[in-house]
Amino acid sequence: MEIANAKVDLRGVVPGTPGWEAARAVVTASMVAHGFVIVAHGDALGPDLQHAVFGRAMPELFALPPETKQRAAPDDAGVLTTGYVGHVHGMAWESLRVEDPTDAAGFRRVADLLWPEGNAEFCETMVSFAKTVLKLQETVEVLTLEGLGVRAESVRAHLGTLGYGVRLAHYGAPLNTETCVSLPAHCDNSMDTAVVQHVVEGLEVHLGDGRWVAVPPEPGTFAIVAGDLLRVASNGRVPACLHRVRTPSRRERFTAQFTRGQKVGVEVRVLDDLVDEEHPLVFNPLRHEEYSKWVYSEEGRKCEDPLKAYCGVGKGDGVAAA
Ligand SMILES: O=C(O)CCC(=O)C(=O)O
Ligand SMILES: [Fe+2]
Repeated sequence: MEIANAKVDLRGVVPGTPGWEAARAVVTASMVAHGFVIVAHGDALGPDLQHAVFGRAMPELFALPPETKQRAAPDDAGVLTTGYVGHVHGMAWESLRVEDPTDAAGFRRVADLLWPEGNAEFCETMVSFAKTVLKLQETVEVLTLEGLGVRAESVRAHLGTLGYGVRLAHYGAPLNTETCVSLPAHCDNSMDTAVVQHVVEGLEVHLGDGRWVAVPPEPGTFAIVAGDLLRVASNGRVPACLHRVRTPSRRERFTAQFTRGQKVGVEVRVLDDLVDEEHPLVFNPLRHEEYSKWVYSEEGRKCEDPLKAYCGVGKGDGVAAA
């Protein structure tokens, strides 16, 4: 695959036009083949927004003294949840996770902990960034599910079960100067994640043929990577995308990852429209919060295909891909 075939421009793409059908074909093909697609929308993600986010808000956030950032650390230490996480396990990586980033309250709570007078500009920038990305991310979700043959009302109902969160991340120069990998290969346990890079390269996706391909940090673009929950919802038609961060230029780097996943307490199930004689049920229902814990447990970490081992129909040996 060439990365150009996995790229879709969503400018002016609305339902009912030929542009919509063309975009749906590209998005569905790329998601089914690789579990990722690159989205371009140079208007929505224009230079002003990029500069406000990556040139001002994020550098300002991560330049705060460590003890200040620590004020936004999660209470339940040890689990990567909401709030600030410093340089764990000697990684050159720190991040801040905020739930419901399109609602000003979440960022305001964090800003009030970090800055004596709060930081209205930071909050406004981030909320408008989140709203912009969510709109495009939802468009990709609709295109993917429609493309797989899910009826419009089922797509709407499915989207209604999803919540939203963002992780703002800062990577120092890679500590391993040989591999230049600063985040090892993994699949996200979300429905899908929109990774927004800025200027400095890093995100690499793994293709079925064994190659790692760098997703270029082009302005006005981001990558959608499918997570474990979309693999379930799609009855195994969309694979979870294996990805990592590798920065051969060894520069520091800021990224934002917007994650979609079922709200707490909502079961994740295969969409009914994707089960028929030709496509028998592959996954039993699961709960996101329970699976996320299990996957990092001793048992979960031993499995080559933890999702299959956890909720695969017939379970098998946890190795066969769905
Ligand atoms: O920073 C990136 O480009 C991707 C980060 C990532 O994959 C993650 O945090 O799960
Ligand atoms: Fe990831």
